[in-house]
Amino acid sequence: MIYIILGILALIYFITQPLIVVIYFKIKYGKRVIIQYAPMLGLLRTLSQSRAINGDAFQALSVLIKNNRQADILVTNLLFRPLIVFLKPNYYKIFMQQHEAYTKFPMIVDKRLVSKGMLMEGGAKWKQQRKLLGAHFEYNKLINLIPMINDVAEKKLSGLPNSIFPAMNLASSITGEVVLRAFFGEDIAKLSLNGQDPSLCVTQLITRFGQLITESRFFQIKRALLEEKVFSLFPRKIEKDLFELNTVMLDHMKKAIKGRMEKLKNCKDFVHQDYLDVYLDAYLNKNDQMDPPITEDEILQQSITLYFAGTETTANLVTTACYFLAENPHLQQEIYQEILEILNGESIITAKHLQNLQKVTGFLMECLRLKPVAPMLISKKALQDVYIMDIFIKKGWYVNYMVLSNAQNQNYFPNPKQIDITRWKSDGTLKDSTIDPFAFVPFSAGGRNCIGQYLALIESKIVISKILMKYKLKLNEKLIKTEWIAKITYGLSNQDYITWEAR
Ligand code: HEM
Repeated sequence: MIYIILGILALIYFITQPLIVVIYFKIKYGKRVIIQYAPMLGLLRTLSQSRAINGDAFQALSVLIKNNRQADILVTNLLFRPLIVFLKPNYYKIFMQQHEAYTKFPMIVDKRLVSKGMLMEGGAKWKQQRKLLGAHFEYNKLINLIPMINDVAEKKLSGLPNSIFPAMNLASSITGEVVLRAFFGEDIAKLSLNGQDPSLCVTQLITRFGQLITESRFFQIKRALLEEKVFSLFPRKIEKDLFELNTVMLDHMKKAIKGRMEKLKNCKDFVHQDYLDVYLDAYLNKNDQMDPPITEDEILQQSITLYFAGTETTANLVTTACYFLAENPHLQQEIYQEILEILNGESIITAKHLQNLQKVTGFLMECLRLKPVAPMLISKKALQDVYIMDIFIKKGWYVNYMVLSNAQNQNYFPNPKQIDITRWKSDGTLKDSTIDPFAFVPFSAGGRNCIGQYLALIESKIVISKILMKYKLKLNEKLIKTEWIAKITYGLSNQDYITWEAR
């Protein structure tokens, strides 16, 4: 009996602890702070409620921030811990400079997938990974991928099944194949997963994960209590299926990597064709100089990380872009005209064309501004007590930055709700140089910014240009409700929003 009472008391303590921090912040900082608290769920409840009420997971937060522009911070909770979300760029800048003082919240609960990849790792291991792969993501290297991206987009766009189908399926099938071919090579890109396109599996997996994390109360509470054991104790069918899908994905990738490793073991002159070769070369031939050493599990998880990070994110951007084009026929026509002029009858898009597609670039930046694929960063847990300017963060608290808050701030972007492609230069930077560069950071900034941002933009520009060359996009009038959901990324739900009319 005593243990039950102690257990209940401990639970009450863990549940109320963040509430005390929330109240403390409000008393200490008054209007500088917006507060939100929900036992155990916190931010996750705000997102799921907003989706249910508004059809948009981030609308409630956007409105709250808009109505409290004087606020510097949102203080809420993430499971059992306080979560401090900064809203102003000056805080964000310092937060990013201190990135080594934090570890990341394990969004994808299943530790087998991405915990050892670059997105989640920290310290010496992360530094080593970024150094090993960094050169592969530089613009000058990435432009070599342009012919392949043209190829993939052309192939996928030539065989559309009907005039109405989800843009997300098409987009992720393109972005997934691009990542597979670029980083893992043609041999691995050709493999199918149980007879299915592996990229569609990634989208399915991320959407289902996201829905469990942000919408299932049962899963959220179970996760708060059990952490990574959530899949093994009292799993429901949906959790079992998801765990099984992860296992299939891991086995698929493991087999592919093993195959390549066998080939490379007997190879005398090692020429790096792709990212996997770089990693396997370091593992097979230089691991004694690596500190900490590379493991096979790391190679597997790094591969899944790049596959996830490179497929779903860019696919969301392309999907949002298709939706806004369908919704704004005049803008679509204006952008189409630019593409016709710049390509001037050529069908293969080159680096030079991309540089000149100023309206396409401006449009994609506006899509990121209005519907950022990452409206918040991954929450980070403080490894030590830290100050971010005048705000004290205690070891163990979560910290985040709301990218969305300034992306639609009137002070930075006049008429913030309006798509205005003229705000941007052709290199994707803002024309108005007086705007704080940290006010809009869709790819984050500083040492832990998005390593794939140039790839994402090159790819999206090519895919959107190719789509408009072939199709006129219209909204599917039969679909009444548009839903913007928090998967792990943020974007449209996977529905038939668009009618694809061949030109
Ligand atoms: C529209 C597309 C994309 C957006 C909006 C985006 C956004 C972001 C953001 C905001 C971060 C920082 C996450 C955090 O620290 O909380 C990030 C990190 C990262 N992204 Fe992207 N990303 C995109 C595409 C890509 C692509 C195509 C790849 C390449 C395969 C990629 C690979 C990564 C990796 C590996 C990291 C971790 C970098 C590190 O911590 O050193 N991303 N991305």
